[in-house]
Order: sequence, then C-alpha cells, then structure tokens
Amino acid sequence: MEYQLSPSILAADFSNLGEEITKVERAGARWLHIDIMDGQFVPSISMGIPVISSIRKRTDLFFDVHIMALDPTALIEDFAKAGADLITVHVEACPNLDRTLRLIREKGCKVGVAINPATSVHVLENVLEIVDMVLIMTVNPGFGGQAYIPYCANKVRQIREMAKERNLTLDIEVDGGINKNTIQEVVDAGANIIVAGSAVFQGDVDANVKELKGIMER
Ligand SMILES: O=C(CO)[C@H](O)[C@H](O)COP(=O)(O)O
Ligand SMILES: [Fe+2]
Repeated sequence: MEYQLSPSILAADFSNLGEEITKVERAGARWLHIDIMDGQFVPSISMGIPVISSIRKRTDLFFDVHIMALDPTALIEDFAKAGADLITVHVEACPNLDRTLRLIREKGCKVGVAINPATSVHVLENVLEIVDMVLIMTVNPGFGGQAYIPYCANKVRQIREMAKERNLTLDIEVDGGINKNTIQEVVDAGANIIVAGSAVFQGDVDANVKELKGIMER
C-alpha cells in the first residue's frame, strides 16, 4: 500500500502560499490537500477556483481537493478544469451520491467520498466499488487546528475491513487533528493517506513533514 502525507494548505501562510507549497514539496510531500469551504455546509469560507488554478501552474503535486459545500456537484467540472487530481465530496451533501461520484470520474479525476465523525461507515456500503478513496473526518469539518476525535479510528478499521471483504484496494484518508501524537493510531487502524494542516505549517515545515512521514512509513 502507498502511504502519502497530504499537507493541508488551510494552515499555510496565504500571503506566501507559493513559497509554503515549495517548502512541503522540497521536504518530500507528494500530495497537497486543498479545503474548499462555502460558509454554508461548514461555517467558514476558505478558497476557490482562482487559488487552485494559480497554484496548479506552480507545482506538479497531486491535488487532493476536499469539498465542504452544500452543493458540491455543481462545482465538480470547474474544479476538474482548474487542476484537481482527486475530488472528495461529503455524503452529507449529496442527495444523489452515486451520480455525483460518477460525475467526478467522468471529468477525469480520482473519486473520493467523505463522512463526518457522526456519520456511520455503513452509508458507504453501496459505493465502495466506485470510489478510489474514503475520507474519514477525524474532526467536525470547518476549521483547522481542532482536536482529533479518537472514536474515528474505529471507523477507519471498519472501512479497511469492508474493503478487504470485497477485495478492494482502497485508499483511506484521515483529516483533522492529525499530528505526531495521533498519527500512529490512525495508521495502525488502516489509514494510508494522512492530512495534516497545523502539524505541518506551524513551526519548521521541513522538519514537520519529515517527522510525520517518518512515523507513517515506519
Ligand atoms: O478539512 C479540514 C477541516 O475541515 C482540514 O483539512 C483539517 O482541519 C486540517 O487541519 P488540521 O490538521 O490543523 O486539523
Ligand atoms: Fe480537509
């Protein structure tokens, strides 16, 4: 299984975004987590198309776009054109989930599906075969810098088990409150794509990326 650290630029210095991205790239990250918040599905507003298309010109990192919006389906085509490699939508925001997931694939992107902490893994039973990645939120979405919710590790374990039963090679991503103290628990539970915002961009970015990757790959 491939392990990837996906630094979340939500915690980066936006006045110096290009440099921040170069730093994580130089430190050895291959993915970049881009949080899209619309102020409705979640309370805050983050960034949109112009940010993605401008950073796309600067880096070949794999763009892992996490949409936290009330109507993610309407945004998919534009995000794909702007340079997303993988688009993840929330079950909680998709009344026609199957259609939305197929649209992501049609637009040429890898397909991700996310669930909030309080949502059961069982809502994913029917769509596991048509996604590349499941994102288990380990905080309630909306802000960086929140504390990791420990019961979510069990959901990672459940999804890994469900994938195994179906013979699927599925990526499992965790997002929220992951740092050097919490990363081991989610990796042990079966997560292989690890998002980290504050734990990467606060302090020495190079040392942070190397430390987290080191624990993950051990
Ligand atoms: O989706 C998110 C919040 O909704 C972010 O990706 C997440 O919060 C990352 O930040 P941190 O690692 O600081 O918790
Ligand atoms: Fe995220």
